[in-house]
Amino acid sequence: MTLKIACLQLDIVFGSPHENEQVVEREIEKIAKERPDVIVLPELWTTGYDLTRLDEIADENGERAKTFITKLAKSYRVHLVAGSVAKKTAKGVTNTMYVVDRNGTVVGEYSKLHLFQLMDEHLYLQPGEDTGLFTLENTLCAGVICYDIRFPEWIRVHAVQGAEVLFVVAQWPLPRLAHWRTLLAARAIENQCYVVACNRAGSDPNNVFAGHSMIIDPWGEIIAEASEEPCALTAQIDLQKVQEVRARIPIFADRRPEYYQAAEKNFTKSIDK
Ligand SMILES: NC(=O)CCC(=O)C(=O)O
Repeated sequence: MTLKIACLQLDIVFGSPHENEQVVEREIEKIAKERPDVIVLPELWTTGYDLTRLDEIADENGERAKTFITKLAKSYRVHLVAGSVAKKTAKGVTNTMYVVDRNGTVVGEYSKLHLFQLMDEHLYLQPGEDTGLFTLENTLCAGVICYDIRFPEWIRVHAVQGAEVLFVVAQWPLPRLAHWRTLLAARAIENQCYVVACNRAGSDPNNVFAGHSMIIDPWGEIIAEASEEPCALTAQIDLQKVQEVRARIPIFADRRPEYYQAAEKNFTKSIDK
């Protein structure tokens, strides 16, 4: 099976959900003419990193975002991996991804597990608690958010469950572009899965962002890569390739998780002494 993917590498208006919704609506309408199966948005696409105003601009239980993306998914008959939004909950604000299928059903919700201190997330956000697994077109997929890609053990949890496509939504700054490219390729190679990574373009008062959204195949080949400018990055992915790579080098059968756990425990004990 093949899927046509489009990553909307947008510039995001700082702290303005209404203006960002207008941009997203316009860009989805444009790209929908190319009949993609899946459209991907960046991290915190409604508010940007306007964390000090979250009280005012965060989305109450994500209802506004869910209503908005559900309507678009149904109108254009497209699956939406709808980046993430600041979701206001009783426990605080989370950085939450929603996935909606082309019938308008919310099929996935994931809140960023690892909070990025360098951008003050730990001061304003609460971490999630669940995995990012969801199914689209009978294919198990995983969604993670930006800094999460620095935690291979977290991505591995999803791959071991059988995820074949890893969606990464991000606001990754330009000074660490080399890390972004290397980490994404590594996550694709070690998990033998497609990586579809949608970053933002442009800048906010504190950061210039890298763009360079990427689509990488399970062998680690870059199928498509954007520049730093706002754009729609599209590519077709062939899921058969996941099975081919996994059959050629059967890393999931060759893993020895019992040894990793034992070694980690023993190491912890030895440093406790
Ligand atoms: N928004 C983020 O999580 C940024 C992560 C990042 O920049 C990094 O270097 O990691």
